[in-house]
Amino acid sequence: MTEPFETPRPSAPQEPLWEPTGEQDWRIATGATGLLATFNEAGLLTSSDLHVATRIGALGGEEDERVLLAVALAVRAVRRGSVCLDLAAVRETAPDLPWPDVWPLEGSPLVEAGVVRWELGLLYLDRYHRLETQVHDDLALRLAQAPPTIDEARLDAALAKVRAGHFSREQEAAVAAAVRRRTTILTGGPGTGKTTTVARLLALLADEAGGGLAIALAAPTGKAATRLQEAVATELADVATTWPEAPDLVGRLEGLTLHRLLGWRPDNATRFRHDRANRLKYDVVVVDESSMVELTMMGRLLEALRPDCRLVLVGDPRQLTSVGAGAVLSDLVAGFEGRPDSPVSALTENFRSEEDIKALAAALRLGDADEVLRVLRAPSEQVSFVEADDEAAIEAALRPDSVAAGRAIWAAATQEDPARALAELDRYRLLCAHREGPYGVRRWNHLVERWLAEDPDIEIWGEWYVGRPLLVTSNDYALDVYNGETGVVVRQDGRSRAFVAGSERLKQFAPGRLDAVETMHAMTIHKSQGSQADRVTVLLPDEGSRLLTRELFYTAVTRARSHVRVVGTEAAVRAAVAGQAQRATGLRLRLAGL
Ligand SMILES: Nc1ncnc2c1ncn2[C@@H]1O[C@H](COP(=O)(O)OP(=O)(O)OP(=O)(O)O)[C@@H](O)[C@H]1O
Repeated sequence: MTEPFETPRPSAPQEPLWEPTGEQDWRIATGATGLLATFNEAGLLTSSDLHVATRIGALGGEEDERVLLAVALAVRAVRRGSVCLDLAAVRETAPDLPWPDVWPLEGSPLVEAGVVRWELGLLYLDRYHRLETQVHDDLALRLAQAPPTIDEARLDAALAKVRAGHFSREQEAAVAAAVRRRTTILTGGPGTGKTTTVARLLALLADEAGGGLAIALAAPTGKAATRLQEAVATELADVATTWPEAPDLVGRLEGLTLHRLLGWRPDNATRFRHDRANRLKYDVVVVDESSMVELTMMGRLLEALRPDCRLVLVGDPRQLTSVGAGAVLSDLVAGFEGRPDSPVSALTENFRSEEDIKALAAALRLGDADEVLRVLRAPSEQVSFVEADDEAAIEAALRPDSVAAGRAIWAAATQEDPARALAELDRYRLLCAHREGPYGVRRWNHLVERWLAEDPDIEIWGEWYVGRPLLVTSNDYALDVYNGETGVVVRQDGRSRAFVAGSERLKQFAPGRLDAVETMHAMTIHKSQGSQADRVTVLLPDEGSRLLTRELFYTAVTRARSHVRVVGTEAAVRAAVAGQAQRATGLRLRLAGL
């Protein structure tokens, strides 16, 4: 396997170019000429891409418009989540434009001055080149270290105790390998026992250490960090049933966001208190949901770890990549493929989902659209497919479940029961690919509110109505609420209060104190990463949507524990299976030694 998904990448899809809304469109650069103007007017580059490129050109003494075009395309690539520009591939995205025959980058003063880097056929803005090489070099240093010394007899005895509980061969092999490494990448889809494996690994490491081991359980979002902490604690309790004298770690584990782990600074969004000069104190750092970690954060994390600190990166490389630039986890998995020193252990057996959901996820992994459609259409208690393409049919399909879910949350909220209201939130989720437009979260949130308001019992009035489901959209360290956490507005003593689910307790706020929240009757698939619900409805956009990729569809489907319903058309399903997120990065090539 060379890619997270098992089919070769199709050639880059031709993409819809943006269309100017008029002469005043901000994306049109006034005063641009030549090639840059042509690519701008054609809708491939925006005025800000041009602006950055011409500034860089002016400062670096480069006048060749082909080089400036390449730089503008590199700026665009970063804007869209790539770390660099793959010059060979970008041409395919809009073949009708007047592409230069050659890119005179060798000898360009910009390349000579190191403002941009031209390497492996990829063009980098210097900052991203530095980040990518730093991540690669730090990983290489970690892998080149002598392995930790292990008391093998002690390890064998401990493994025997752990084996007595639920612990598959695959999980045991992953743990046995990880104990012997300073860096481990543990991959697997939802329910494959990653957390189970991490908990057992931690117990074994603590046993080997024979005493205090400083452990950090981190994740990109607060919600994921909380879940990791809870799940590890549950699994450690399970370990104690077969190994009562196992080190007691539960009280010592703290789930924290990567921002908090690294020491968030109010004065600087990209630098942290902990760095190469001020390393983290931890002996073990576990990072869950690593597929969501962008390149910048991975760089900051790697430089802040002590060389002898054990790093365990956990995640599912088939999921959507980070919002920011990079595709670090899938690059690591692909780049280490076949290397004898690969730190990757993959878990494949799914212990949680129902069989038909597993079959759907498996067909998606294989990229087999016919099989995906077969599973979707086969009679099943766990998977269903509503083939609908007109607005009325989609509304009819979504309304009953959305209203029932909203009503259940509202009932608990009016009965002053925040714990139940929050539990109701995890029973059902409506997932959309888009934020805006006919298939977007905003529209569906409004519609569900309108449908609920048609019930004479339910009062939806103002922003903070009782029963409003909430999604926190950014970290607020002062309030102790974090991006990805969920909540509900609940009646308390006749007033509305917002409750957010935290790791140990429900956090309670006067409405209005929380400003970075959205309504969550519907949620984007991007935001749903790291969470699951019992029943999930996935609303697919039309087949022309640029967001429709296999990673997106896979992420959505695997959010469901007991039932997933897909609403859309066969064409949309096929487009999703065929589409793969295209992010240019060089990390994979570097790791593979190319
Ligand atoms: N070997 C096993 N045998 C039986 N059940 C198992 C085994 N390993 C894990 N489980 C159970 O399967 C469920 C999923 O495991 P776990 O939470 O560790 O998976 P995960 O990969 O971390 O999932 P997610 O990423 O979705 O949280 C848990 O209820 C866990 O107790």
